[in-house]
Order: sequence, then structure tokens, then C-alpha cells
Amino acid sequence: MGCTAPRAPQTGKVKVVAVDAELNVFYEDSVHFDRDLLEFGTQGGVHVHENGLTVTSPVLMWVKALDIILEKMKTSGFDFSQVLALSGAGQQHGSVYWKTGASQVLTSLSPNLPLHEQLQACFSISDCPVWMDSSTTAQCRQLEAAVGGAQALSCLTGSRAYERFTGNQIAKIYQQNPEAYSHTERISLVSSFAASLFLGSYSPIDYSDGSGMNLLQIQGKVWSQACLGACAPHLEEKLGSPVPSCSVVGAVSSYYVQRYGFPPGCKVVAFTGDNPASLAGMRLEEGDIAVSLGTSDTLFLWLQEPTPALEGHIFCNPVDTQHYMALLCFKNGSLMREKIRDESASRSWSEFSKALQSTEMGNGGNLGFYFDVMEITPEIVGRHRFSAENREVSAFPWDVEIRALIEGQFMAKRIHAEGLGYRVMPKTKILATGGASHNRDILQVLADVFGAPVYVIDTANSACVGSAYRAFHGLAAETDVPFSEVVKLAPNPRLAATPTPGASQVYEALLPQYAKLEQRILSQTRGPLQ
Ligand SMILES: O=C(CO)[C@@H](O)[C@H](O)CF
Repeated sequence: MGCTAPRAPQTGKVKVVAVDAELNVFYEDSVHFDRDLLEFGTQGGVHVHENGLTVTSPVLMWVKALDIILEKMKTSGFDFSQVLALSGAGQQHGSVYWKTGASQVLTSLSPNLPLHEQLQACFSISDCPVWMDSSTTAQCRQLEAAVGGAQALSCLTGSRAYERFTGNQIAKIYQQNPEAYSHTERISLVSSFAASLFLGSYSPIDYSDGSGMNLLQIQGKVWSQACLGACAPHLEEKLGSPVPSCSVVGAVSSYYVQRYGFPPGCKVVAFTGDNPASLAGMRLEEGDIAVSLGTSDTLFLWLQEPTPALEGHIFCNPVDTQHYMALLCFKNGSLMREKIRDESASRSWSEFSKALQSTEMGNGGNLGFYFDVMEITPEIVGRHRFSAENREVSAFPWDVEIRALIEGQFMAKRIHAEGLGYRVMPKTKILATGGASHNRDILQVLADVFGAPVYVIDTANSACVGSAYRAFHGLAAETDVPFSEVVKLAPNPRLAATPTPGASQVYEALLPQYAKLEQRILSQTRGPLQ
């Protein structure tokens, strides 16, 4: 069984899926915070504070949502006695603060009462910081200064300091609410908090979600003493020791056996972050890349040898402790595609497709950069077009404009993925998901730019299904069976596009050109690099 604690991409819900021995999903349900837990008054499962920077979620809302979803399962006649193992996922970076003495309550829950009634007084911070928070810039600069700068922190923890990353959030709480911090005996991530509820004791943080804290050394898989010390005192004892993501962290607590009928031996496999769980749900393998084409475009990479940088995030791999995964976010995604469709294809996707069909790979050497909002990767804003002679021009013909947009978006993805250590391999599969993955002509450009086949997958449940797959993997943990072997029966993605003959030659020549022009724009907009 896989359940996801609150995940922001699904705008704040708790979701559960159950898969059978053949990995078919046979049960799913969800509880929406805004709709089903009105008393907490959230929007998208969060509270955005007046300063516009602080974003939190009430921890008891998450607890009560779990009560509700388990009761819904029980009422529906779900047979809990058949559950061999469970795991789950939570929105990355968020943190939960257990009050001193909470562990005694957690280990002695009465099966006659719901969780939320018994855990009311167990949290020293009732409104937990979540991944949408951006109120810790000062703490980010302090942390980077303490370890020798942004690149040094990235080499150590996989990312430069980001406001949403947990270490910076803990530092802020320690600085601004020292009393609450001193009355905190344990700090969990959202994922390990949810696992703790099932365990009836504090669950350890897993390597993969722990990589999203700016605290874990991603090579050594241990907390960085320099980072811990820079954030708050006595932090290591409040975090506990991190564990491999495939670890069986214990058996479900007697509370669930007596209240719902779980078998006493039902194993709890370490919960992890929503994105690592999605990687598992998409069954990404070495050399693969997942491209989520949504409002913003997100790349999921599988990396053997990461090259930490000042952009993107490198996490320990959730299904292979020797390898890594990376996330790269491109803010100008579908909104940019829709704008160019409206301007150059009369608001019509079929006209948009016709332009891609009628223009050649490489677009005659015309290259475009389209960032109507400040881009994250890299930090550029505005539209910049260049002719085959590298001369900046103010406009392209409508069909050239459309191809320049799509080729540019995908060349940027390949260039920045390779900057993090990603390499296209002969066995590489590109897994496409999200709105634009329904457009075959866009996927054809993706296949051509990467020189690899593109498959489409439905990732609506990917984190939840990935959690269920990881539960299976945890069952086999003692046997050392690789994750890919455990999940080989799962439904396969559908092949949507293969590279056009000659594509590699075209884009091997164009990619360095694109990279050079990107650097040229960067130096013009940010001034020459010091
Ligand atoms: O901040 C993020 C990843 O770094 C988001 O994708 C959160 O994990 C969403 F829950």
C-alpha cells in the first residue's frame, strides 16, 4: 500500500493507493484539505502569510486527514489484513516539530480514539513550514557563508542554499522561536512524520528526502556537522540518523492492528519525498530522464556521477543507494508554449503542430530563448532570437518562431541536464508526462533533440504508486533484489516518438551554439562574470 502525505503538486491532499502482487492498482482514494477539512481554512492545503513569503500547513490537519482516509477505507470494506507492507511520500522540505514527551503518546495510542484527538498536544510548532515558503533568505546566506559559499554547499549537500530547504527553516525557527525549538525533542520531514504515525514511534529520515535539507552529505550519507552547527544547536539528536530509502523501519503499530485490522507483521518501509517517490513510480532507470511538461517543466534525472552545481538539486537516489537523482526546474513551460501558440498559431494547437511538421530539424540555424517570466534555469528574462549567423533579430516568421521555442526549450533541458552529470546512453528512455506530452509533434522534437525514444506515462498517481512499489521493494530488501526486478510486472509506458534519422548530427552541432548564446545573454543581462 502506498500513501502520500500532503503533496503540493496535487494542491494539498492525502492520497492512498493499494497495489496487488501483480502491481495493479486495485484501490485508491483521497482526502482534500480545502474541501474535507474546512476548519483549517487552507487554500491549496497551505496558509500563505501576510508577508507573502511565509507559507505553512497545520500539522493536525495532516493527522486528521489520515484518520479520515483510513476510516473511509474501513467503511468501504478494504481488507487491511492483506497488507504486507506500506510506504509513502510527503512534500519535500517541509518539517514537523514534535514536542518533548510526544514519543510516549505516540507509542501508547488508544485504538478506541482517532489519531488527531490523541496527538493534539504533541507538536511544539502547530503550523509547519512547507516547500512553498521563501522567508529564509537570511538563513540561506548564513549557511552558505558557514561552509565556504554556495558552490561548496552544493558539493556537500547536492544544492546551494534554497529558502524552502529544511536546514534553513530550522535555523529560522531556532532564531525566531527559541522556546519552541528548546521544547522540540524530534524534527521530522513530512515524509518521516507520516511514517512515524504508522510506526507508533519516530521514523528516521531517509537519504533521498534528507537530501532536500541542505544538511545531509550526499556522498557520505551522513549529516554534515558544519551544516548542522550553522543551523541550530543539538540538531543531530533531534533529527536522528538517516537511513537508506529502501529500509524497513519497523512494523505497523498495534494501534493500526487493533483499530483497522492490519496484520501485526505489516512492514513499514521508509517514507520519502514526493519527487523521489515519483521517480520510483515512473520506474526511471540508469540513463533515463523524465520530463514533466507542465506550468513549469521539471526534469527528473538518474545520475551515476553527479556534478553538483548552482542550479538544480541532486538527491540520493531512492531506489539505488549507490546512485543519485536530480531535479531541474524550468519556469517558462506551458504558459510560454500557450503564449507563442496564441501569437503565432492563432491560438490553435493544430496550427502549432503544422508549424513543427513544416519546418526542418535545426530550424535553419535560427535559435530562440523565450522567458516571459524570470527563468530559474538559467536566470534570464525576456525573448532573444538569433539568426544562423548569430545575429540577434527582433522576429522570426510564425513557423520558425514555433520551432525555435520548442527546440530551444528542449536544447536547454539537455544542456543543463548534462551540466549536472547526465549523459544520454544507448538504452536511454525519455518519459514524458504533463499537458504538452499529449502533443505528438512536440514529443517528436524532444526525441530528436535528445536522440532517444520518448514514452508517455500518466503520472497523476506517480508518487503514490511509487510508494507502493517501494513498499514491495522493502519486502525484498533482505534479498538484495534490484528495484527494477521487483517492479518489472508494472504496466509499461507507451512509445510515442523515436528520433528522426539524422537528428543527432543536427543537434550535436546546434547544442554548443545554443549554450554559447545562452552564456552571451547571461553576461549581457547580469554583467560580465566576476
Ligand atoms: O520543492 C520541491 C522540490 O524541490 C517541490 O517539488 C515539492 O517537493 C512539492 F511537494
